[in-house]
Amino acid sequence: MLSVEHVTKRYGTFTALEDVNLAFEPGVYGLLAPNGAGKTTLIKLLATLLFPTEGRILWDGEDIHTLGAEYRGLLGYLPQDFGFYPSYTARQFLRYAAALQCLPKGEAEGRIMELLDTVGLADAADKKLKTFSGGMRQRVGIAVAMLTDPRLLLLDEPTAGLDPRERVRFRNLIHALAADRIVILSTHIVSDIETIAGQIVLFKDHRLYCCDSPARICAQWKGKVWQVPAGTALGPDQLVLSEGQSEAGPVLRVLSDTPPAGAVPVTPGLEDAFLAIYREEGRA
Ligand SMILES: Nc1ncnc2c1ncn2[C@@H]1O[C@H](COP(=O)(O)OP(=O)(O)OP(=O)(O)O)[C@@H](O)[C@H]1O
Repeated sequence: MLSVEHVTKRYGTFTALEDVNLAFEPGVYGLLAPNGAGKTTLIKLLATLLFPTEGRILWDGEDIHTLGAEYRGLLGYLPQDFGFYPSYTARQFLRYAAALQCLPKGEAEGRIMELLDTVGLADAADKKLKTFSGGMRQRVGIAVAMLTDPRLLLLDEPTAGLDPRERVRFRNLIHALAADRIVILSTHIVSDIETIAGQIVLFKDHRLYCCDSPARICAQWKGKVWQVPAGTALGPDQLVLSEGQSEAGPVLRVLSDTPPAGAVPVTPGLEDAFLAIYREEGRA
């Protein structure tokens, strides 16, 4: 098990994360917060690329920096800007990554074919990476991170730049990889993790806001989200969360303790919760 105990990370005088406590067990965790909230900082701390300013991170009770290479051997990491060689084929790139990770050659070939198949790239194995779409490249990145069959898989903004079809494929892939390992992925796009993350980790004001299931996070807003026709006059405490379409025309989703005139109650989704939680920041 991975635990984060009272971790604070400062860059000079700027505090990116303050007194964060988390415990991770096998399953999918979505780090969800607006840009600049500290998601990458936490992922880099978990990947041992940064040291906590205060606090500690433990794997099965031992500090990850003390464990060093032993811990890194358990870890698969896909950074936000994953670098690749455009003139390598997917198979060549995975061979290169396997050599860097000291995977025995005989073992590597079988593992590479298995992973290319898992990420849906078996047919493109011998095509150059420069011909790949963003989604295909991300899947190569995930295959690289999975080479050593890690017990902890860290994916930093893995869905950035993917089109809607690629996002669906990505969600299915994560689901398939999550059995029996900890998968932690960061995003600011709610729909990317709503259906695959068992637990959502939210940060606010650089502190942990909550770590809970999507259903429990949404339940906090039950009875407070309403749908009204666009153009409905709203009171000062009735806050527009989002705009949408219904069969009757354009509608608004509104956060309010009391129903606006002509409102129908709606079941809050994670997107509503996200917008409600970050409403003061005006940037969610
Ligand atoms: N090396 C650094 N020096 C100074 N400030 C930094 C450094 N790295 C990050 N920060 C600041 O720390 C805060 C958190 O950054 P971080 O990259 O962890 O956020 P994030 O939630 O991953 O955002 P994004 O989605 O934009 O990547 C930001 O305000 C950022 O400007």
